[in-house]
Amino acid sequence: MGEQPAEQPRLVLLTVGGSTPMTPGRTYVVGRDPQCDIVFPDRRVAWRHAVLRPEGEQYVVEDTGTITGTYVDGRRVRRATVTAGNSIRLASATDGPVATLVHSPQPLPTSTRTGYRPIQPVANVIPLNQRCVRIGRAPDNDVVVDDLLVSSRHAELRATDDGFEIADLHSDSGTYLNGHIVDRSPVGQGDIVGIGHSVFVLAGSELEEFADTGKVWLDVDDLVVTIDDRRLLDAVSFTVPERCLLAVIGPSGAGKSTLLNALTGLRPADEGSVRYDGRDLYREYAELRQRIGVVPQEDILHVQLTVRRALSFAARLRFPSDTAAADRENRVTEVIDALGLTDHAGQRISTLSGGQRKRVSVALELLTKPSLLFLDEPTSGLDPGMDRSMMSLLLDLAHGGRTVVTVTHSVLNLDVCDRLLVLAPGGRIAYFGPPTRVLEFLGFDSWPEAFDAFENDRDRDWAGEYRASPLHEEYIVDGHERHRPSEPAPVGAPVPALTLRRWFVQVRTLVRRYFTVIASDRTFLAIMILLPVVLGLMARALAGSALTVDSTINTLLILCVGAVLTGAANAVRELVKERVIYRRERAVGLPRSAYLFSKVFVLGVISVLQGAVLTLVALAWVDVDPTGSGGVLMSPRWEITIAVALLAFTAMMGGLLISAVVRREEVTMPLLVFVAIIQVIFCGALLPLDSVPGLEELSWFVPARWALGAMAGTLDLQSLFPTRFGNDLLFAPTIGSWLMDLGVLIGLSVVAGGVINLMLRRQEPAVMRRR
Ligand SMILES: Nc1ncnc2c1ncn2[C@@H]1O[C@H](COP(=O)(O)OP(=O)(O)OP(=O)(O)O)[C@@H](O)[C@H]1O
Repeated sequence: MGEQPAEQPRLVLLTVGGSTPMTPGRTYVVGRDPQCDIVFPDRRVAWRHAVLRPEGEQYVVEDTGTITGTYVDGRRVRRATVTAGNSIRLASATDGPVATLVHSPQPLPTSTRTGYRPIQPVANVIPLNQRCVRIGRAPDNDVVVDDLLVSSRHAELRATDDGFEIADLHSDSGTYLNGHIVDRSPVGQGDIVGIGHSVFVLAGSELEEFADTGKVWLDVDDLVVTIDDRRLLDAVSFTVPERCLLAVIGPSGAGKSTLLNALTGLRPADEGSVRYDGRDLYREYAELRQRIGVVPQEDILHVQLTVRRALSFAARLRFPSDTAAADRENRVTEVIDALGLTDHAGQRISTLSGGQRKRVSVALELLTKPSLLFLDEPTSGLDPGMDRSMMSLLLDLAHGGRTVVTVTHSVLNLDVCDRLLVLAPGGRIAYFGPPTRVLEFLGFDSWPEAFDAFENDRDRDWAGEYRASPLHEEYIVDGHERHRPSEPAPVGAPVPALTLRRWFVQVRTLVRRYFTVIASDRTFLAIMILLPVVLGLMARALAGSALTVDSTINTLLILCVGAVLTGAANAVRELVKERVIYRRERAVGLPRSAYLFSKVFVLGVISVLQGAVLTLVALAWVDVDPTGSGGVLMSPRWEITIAVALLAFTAMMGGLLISAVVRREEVTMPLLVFVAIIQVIFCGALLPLDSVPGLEELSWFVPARWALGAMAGTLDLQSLFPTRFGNDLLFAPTIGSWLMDLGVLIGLSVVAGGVINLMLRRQEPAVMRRR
């Protein structure tokens, strides 16, 4: 009698095309022949390339005498014993098709999914022999996922009368079914449930877990980007293997940034697809974006903060709200150490060198352990030594378990990369392959010659030459044949996950970060405190001991201009100066409303306090009731303070609106001056505006007009200046008029908030705006 099947090693052979449970005692033929037991449609693989024979509790792999060879764990072999954990590569030790043997703790079901399968090995097989399986980060779950993107109690897979359903347990990062966020949904055989970095697939009566360990392929297929009938990217296709550093280079305007935006989903291509681990990035962006890190050219951190502080805030924003502070800080320490920033952890980012600052941005993106990392010109502005050190760092990151794609202008250290993509003008591929062969292929001795030709030899068909070359066959055609998924990804728009609790946590973190940033900018802080005091003192000097016919208008005018200047100046640069940070944070899930609310809250508190200080200083020990009216609702001093504080708030909203609209920070100051002048002219103190067609309607959009109206009502200026203000309804000394004036200020703020929201939306990654 032979051995009982139950005693045989339960091995599974994982390949890109799926998994093959190894039947005990059976021999498997591996090759390109469709008749083989395990088929690799790769031109480098021989028709019948290798044989896997059972031998005791293990298998023996035998090469059939091929030229390209068979490799076990990177070593070329003729014959070798293999078992769980060994990887067998055919045709190339580095990028040949791979098959990995893993243990399956339970016999695999006979009906496994025939379509998409993750490339990652099965990390865990969970028998579904109970009605409910809870998945989460906490140790008391049925399936524990040790991943900081996963909530303590994240989701449940429940048995139903018809099969199974997945239910999200109000997790922060969301539960995804085939790339779509779900609260609760039936799960069929082969459906992909995404939780953090893990993917679960229902297979028979078991749940297979695939952990994203960074071994993923990036497949780019026929990308086309067209703007105004002009092609910026033209049929760009390539495949980046796992653990690979790809550099993208090309002359200015060739489309490198356009390509990066298309690969990261920031601005999806008009045609073609980007597949990550076989899944469509655009269609499943909501889930897959969590696994992508993007380091733009500009700093994506507040440079006023220390390295550790900035990373801690980022960790708070990116990890679930129930993550323990110690876990967060441990991860921050890990990335600081990994990026060689330990000695600079307590240093302000603004005081770091260019290379160190770039490392901090990389550290930030590594917090969530992305398996795809994209960088836009990380070496720009660095000296040759720092350039090399940055490229070596990227290579280490790639070989450490992720795919790294970097756009660069520097040709100094391209030899460090595993793959090089050269884009020719018009967004076409002039070269894709190993960096060592590029100049020879293009027919030049040096890069300057090549760039000169890109610029001047406009008639040369760079893309055609590459397409006709064996390199295209070897690195692009084969790659696509290997990794094209067997069924299309489901269609649908991404839906970012958001719970109310997470919203509050995000707002709290943003508010704390904002106050910390303000507090660390001493100059800004000093101006913020001194400005209302100085303006208040000026108004106080004008007011004298009492508001009189001579002094009242000028005092109120200074209060209006002071409130507008302080409020608007606080906000006028805020959104434009951190637009890159916002875009990045939005792409990883920050709700727009949380961001906007945090800005309005922090700046609102500051502006209201400034308005109050301005008024109280201006009216200190001043008799504030020239007509003895006693105010419309409360004491005139408080009514004026409320009107000025509200005006400062409305002006702050106006400042934020300017900041949301402009493209460059430099234009904000002239606009601030313009806004202040408009307030003076249209507030109604200098020019009579009532019953002046056109001007009157225009003045309704000027906040100072309504604030002055409220103050005029409080002080009953219609009695003090009957001929000048007697007919102006906004100046009436009645409760109704006063409340209307303040109500319109609030209304203007709300309208400004709405427009800012729209402007922020326009600046978001295109794929986030699709809904
Ligand atoms: N929004 C747009 N509208 C019209 N044309 C655009 C737009 N964005 C980019 N382009 C054009 O597309 C081409 C490619 O731009 P892209 O920024 O991708 O090039 P690049 O290779 O990154 O250049 P550089 O190296 O100078 O950064 C350029 O000619 C650019 O003028």
